[in-house]
Amino acid sequence: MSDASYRDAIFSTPLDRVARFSFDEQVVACFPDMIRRSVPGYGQILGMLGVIAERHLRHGARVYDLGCSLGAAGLALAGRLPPAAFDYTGVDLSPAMVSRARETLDSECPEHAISVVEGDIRTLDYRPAGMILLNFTLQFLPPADRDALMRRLHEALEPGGVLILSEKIRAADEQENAWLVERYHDFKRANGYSDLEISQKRTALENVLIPDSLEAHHARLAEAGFSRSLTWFQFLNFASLIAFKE
Ligand SMILES: C[S@@+](CC[C@H](N)C(=O)[O-])C[C@H]1O[C@@H](n2cnc3c(N)ncnc32)[C@H](O)[C@@H]1O
Ligand SMILES: O=C(O)C(=O)C[C@]1(C(=O)O)C=C[C@@H](O)C=C1
Repeated sequence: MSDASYRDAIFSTPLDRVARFSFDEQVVACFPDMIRRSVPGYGQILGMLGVIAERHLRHGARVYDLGCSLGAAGLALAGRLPPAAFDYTGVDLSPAMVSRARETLDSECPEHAISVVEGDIRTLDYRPAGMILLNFTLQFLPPADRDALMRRLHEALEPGGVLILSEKIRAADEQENAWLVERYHDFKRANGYSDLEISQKRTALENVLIPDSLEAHHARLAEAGFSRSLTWFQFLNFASLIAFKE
């Protein structure tokens, strides 16, 4: 991964006008650094995917990674599971992400069955899958599109299949939410981001990344048909849920 070491400095100088955040070439070039310094628990969540797959994934089943970015989840799974254990399909809307993901996965795990598709996860023609990953992707869809997607994913899962949903969350209680957001900004400062970077990124993400509450996520999963869901990880205002299809 030749460019993976670029440090995220996108919002480090004052911008006349902060544009809406998008997954363009500039973001792709520093994405591994950006996500590692911006998402509390990102590495821990990735590290558990293989462990969860070992318990829940039928041998040889398909894994969809929706909004796969650079394919970090595919790499994590391939690092733990043998090639015959799963068939990975990453999907992303950003052409820059897709081409870098293909390069990385082809060179890092040539033995595994891996493909990366450029497409919109809202309209993709899903094939049956044993595991579906949505790591920090649902939050970027317009809220009105989220229920229908979740119903389609429930339909695509095989009986016994699982969905992993990792998201930035909003606490239902205003005071609790304010505390979590303030400590999240402290977390970013501790990871080397300046106040200017934190505030310009916040502006860029406004109305682009729209977080739901944990309660709303669990209610949506139930409504989509999942018999059970639980929050298995939380670190400040970031969480990961698992939902089970009977
Ligand atoms: C925060 S990143 C996901 C990080 C990634 N899952 C990981 O673990 O490294 C969100 C990704 O979702 C993609 N995305 C957003 N909306 C999408 C859509 N409708 N269809 C497919 N991909 C989408 C973006 O291009 C971006 O790469
Ligand atoms: O920087 C933030 O405020 C974030 O919410 C982090 C976050 C995310 O959660 O998806 C936002 C954009 C980038 O894709 C990477 C991480």
